[in-house]
Amino acid sequence: MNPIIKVENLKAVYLVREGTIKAADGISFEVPENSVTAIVGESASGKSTIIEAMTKTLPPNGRILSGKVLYNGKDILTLSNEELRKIKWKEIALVPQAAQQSLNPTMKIIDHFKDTVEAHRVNWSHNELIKKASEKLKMVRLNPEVVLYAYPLQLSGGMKQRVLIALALLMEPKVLILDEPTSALDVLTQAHIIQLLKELKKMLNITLIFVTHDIAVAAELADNVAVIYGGNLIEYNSTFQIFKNPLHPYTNGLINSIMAVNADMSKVKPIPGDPPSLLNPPSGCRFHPRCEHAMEICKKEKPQLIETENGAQVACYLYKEGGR
Ligand SMILES: Nc1ncnc2c1ncn2[C@@H]1O[C@H](COP(=O)(O)OP(=O)(O)OP(=O)(O)O)[C@@H](O)[C@H]1O
Repeated sequence: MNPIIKVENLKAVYLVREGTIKAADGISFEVPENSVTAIVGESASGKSTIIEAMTKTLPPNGRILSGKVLYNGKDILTLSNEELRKIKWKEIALVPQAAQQSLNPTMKIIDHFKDTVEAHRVNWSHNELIKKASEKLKMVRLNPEVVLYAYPLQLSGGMKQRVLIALALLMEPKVLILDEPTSALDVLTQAHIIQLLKELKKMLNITLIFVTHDIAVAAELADNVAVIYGGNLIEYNSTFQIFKNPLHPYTNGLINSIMAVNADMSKVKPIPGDPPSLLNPPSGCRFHPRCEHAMEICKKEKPQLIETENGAQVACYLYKEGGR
């Protein structure tokens, strides 16, 4: 399948008083059109930084040092603000992390839709706006007659998340990026949001990219998984292969740390140690201090992402380019 987005050697940092936080350190991956890609990793591994850099929405102390983000062959990172404004929401829409709190409590949901339309300088009449907003709310299984005229406080967390997805779909983007779409929701509501995203993917032929710290959510929803550790992409493969044959010791650890409902607790193995500091990351492979397979070279040189014989991509000295 053709890649709709191609990320090449993306490096992004945050400038803080103590120095530079190397949060996305040379990330490269491709997103096939009409696929679902999960960006997975522990908290503070750099997942949000990657998608914020990709969409040029980093906070003021964030800097993109290098790289390309090709959307249909065009580098998003080199676009002017005006060109970017044309692409955002109409081509690529982002639902940021904890976006539910970004809904203005003093504004009805209809006004949030109005604001979005105004921000994109679209000339829709009031009736057209109601029609389009209602259509999108129905797509996310909400009743527009109730929700359009409600205030955010009158909606549950799951309903607010659906509203945000409806807002993101308003301009009919080809790519929808969601940062932790299921976190901060109870387990049942999480399952409903996952089901909804699956339905939207089928209904709209849209490309989805989502960030999650929960590899079990990736298993449910994604076609492909990009595993991030300490600001590096350490494995990329189809979801099926990631679970059937995880290559990187960290991916293996993530999968072994999943607690299934009927889990035998003795088989659940948390990954020992703590995630690395991105202010002063470990030399070589950033996972080496926690890795039971670490060799001398892992402490000294950063492993590059290589493609194995089976087409998996992994950054680990246990594997060789084109090897098993
Ligand atoms: N605005 C900022 N200023 C300074 N450091 C930041 C900023 N935003 C994020 N960081 C740091 O950058 C690193 C990567 O953060 P990021 O939010 O990308 O990780 P994440 O994997 O998305 O984590 P989470 O799931 O907790 O959101 C972390 O060390 C984080 O503390």
